[in-house]
Amino acid sequence: MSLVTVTDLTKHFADNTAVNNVSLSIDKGKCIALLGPNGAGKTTTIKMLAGLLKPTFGTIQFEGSEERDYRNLIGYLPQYPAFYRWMTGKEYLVYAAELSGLPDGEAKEKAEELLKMMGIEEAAKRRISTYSGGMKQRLGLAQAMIHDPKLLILDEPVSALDPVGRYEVLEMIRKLKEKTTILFSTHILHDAEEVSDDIYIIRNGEIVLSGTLQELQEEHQQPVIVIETAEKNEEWLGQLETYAFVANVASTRAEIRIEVNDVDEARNQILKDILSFNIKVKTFKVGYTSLEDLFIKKVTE
Ligand SMILES: Nc1ncnc2c1ncn2[C@@H]1O[C@H](COP(=O)(O)OP(=O)(O)OP(=O)(O)O)[C@@H](O)[C@H]1O
Repeated sequence: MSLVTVTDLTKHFADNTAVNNVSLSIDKGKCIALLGPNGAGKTTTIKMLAGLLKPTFGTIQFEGSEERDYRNLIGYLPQYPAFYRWMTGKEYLVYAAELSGLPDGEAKEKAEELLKMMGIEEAAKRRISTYSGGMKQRLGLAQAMIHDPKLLILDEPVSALDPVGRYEVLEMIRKLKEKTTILFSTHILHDAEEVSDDIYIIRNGEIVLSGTLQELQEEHQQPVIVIETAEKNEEWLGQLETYAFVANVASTRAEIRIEVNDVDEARNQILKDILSFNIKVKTFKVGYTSLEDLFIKKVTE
């Protein structure tokens, strides 16, 4: 069942269209990734969903209602969260809990529960200024979860982190998936692959592709022949481009990637060419394009 339904969401900044007719559906209990390169419109979309920016037009329905003020039902972690660095982690969470309306005792309990869940209870009494990037983001996640939101919105939660911090925060998001519905943005496909159920790829403010991970993999993967050669043969590369079974050819000095429509025909012809052009082949692999290939194609075409 859809928790949030977004229809034709659009945002203009003067003559710049940051988000253009974005429609998406966030099903209850799912983790949705909004995936796109820099400047694609992720933050603008997220800010509209979080109620921080007014759409130029388009609608956002929360649990079927367009009228409802749902802001107290969402938890939000901005791309650049601002912490009171002089506070301890626990003080900060108690403060956030009280701001969200929890009475004193409950605020402390909730803060302790979340510090534990996020694996930072040992740093609870340390000033935030001493936290690593990954710990700060986990504290940010705890703050966003303090009032048990129905939807957790995270703007690039791992982009600024080193590999360890990234792993820690992705693990936490995986844990939070069991408790609530999540929408997060990222420009890195791997993050989306790690934790999301549904992916929306956004480019120049528009959704260019969407689906479950499995759907995207099954529907869009294409056979590819990858050949490593001792040297590049321009004449043969030119000939390859003329074959009807070839969808795309990309080559570096040592490697040729040939996306094909008919893998048997392609293999037979290419093997013949290798003999007739006397190509010195080091490796010859037949496989499928990856989600990474699809993502790069969609954000660059
Ligand atoms: N307040 C604003 N005024 C004018 N233009 C804006 C404003 N905010 C965003 N934009 C423009 O809207 C477009 C989308 O920006 P947005 O920040 O939503 O992208 P993003 O996908 O979040 O990028 P990043 O990954 O770099 O954060 C960009 O061209 C940006 O310059």
